[in-house]
Amino acid sequence: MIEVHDLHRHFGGFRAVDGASLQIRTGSITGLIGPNGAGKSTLFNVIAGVLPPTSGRVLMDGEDITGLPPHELFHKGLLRTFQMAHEFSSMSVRENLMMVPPGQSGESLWNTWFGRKRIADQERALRARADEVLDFLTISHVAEEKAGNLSGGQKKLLELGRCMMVEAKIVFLDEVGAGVNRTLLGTIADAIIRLNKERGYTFCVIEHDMDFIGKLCDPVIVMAEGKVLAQGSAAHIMENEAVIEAYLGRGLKNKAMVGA
Ligand SMILES: Nc1ncnc2c1ncn2[C@@H]1O[C@H](COP(=O)(O)OP(=O)(O)OP(=O)(O)O)[C@@H](O)[C@H]1O
Repeated sequence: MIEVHDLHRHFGGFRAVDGASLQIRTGSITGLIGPNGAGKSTLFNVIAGVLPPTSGRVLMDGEDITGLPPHELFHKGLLRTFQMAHEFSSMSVRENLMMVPPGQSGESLWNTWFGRKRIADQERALRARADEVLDFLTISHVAEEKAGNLSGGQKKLLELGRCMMVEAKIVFLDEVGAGVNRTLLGTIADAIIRLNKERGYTFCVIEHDMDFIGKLCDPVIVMAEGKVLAQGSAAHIMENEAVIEAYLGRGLKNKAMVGA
């Protein structure tokens, strides 16, 4: 469980996150929605150690993880993906996956000189794991392809795949569906649901596509102006007056919120 208590992140005098408190229940796929500029990505960045908070606390299973750097959170099983995929474009898709696991024995000089067999064994295991991940994500056919040549949606799947190479507990997905075609979006949604149900991953998902959120997420948390405005099931949220006002009141276009 992730608990966020009265979190603030200011940029100069601007309060991007302005006293947000929320919980992400273990085992859930929690949606995080809100109009542009509501503070969603900033909140993710603070939870995932990319930005320090101005004030407030973040707990993971009761442990204070406020301000821990991303690599420490990574070792605790907390991962964050970005709106823009971060692949190594000149490496193959499989190699991108094989890069991920931390603490590879190939890293130390001792192992380089004396542990050749161990390294070879480890590489074989990594390769097998990468192939399993590619199979799970239904992108085995692009294993040898340079990651830079993948479509936007395939890159998003690769990001999910990187999360699967480690024993992630909780994954923060930032606009995993942005710019992705419907078919791949369905594949991404299925992968998230299967990872959640079959492997026990908890997810927190920022997404503007309400069909995607409605299919995947319970509960849905709505942010506006740096604060939590509402939370509940997707159906409940879409009927909430304050939420409709936050999206439409200031003329912000968001057809998805009104089901168009
Ligand atoms: N590094 C920064 N310096 C100054 N202002 C920032 C910085 N990062 C974000 N902001 C501002 O904080 C506000 C919240 O931004 P944030 O990206 O968290 O919103 P968001 O809800 O994720 O929006 P979107 O849905 O458009 O991605 C915005 O007004 C943004 O311009």
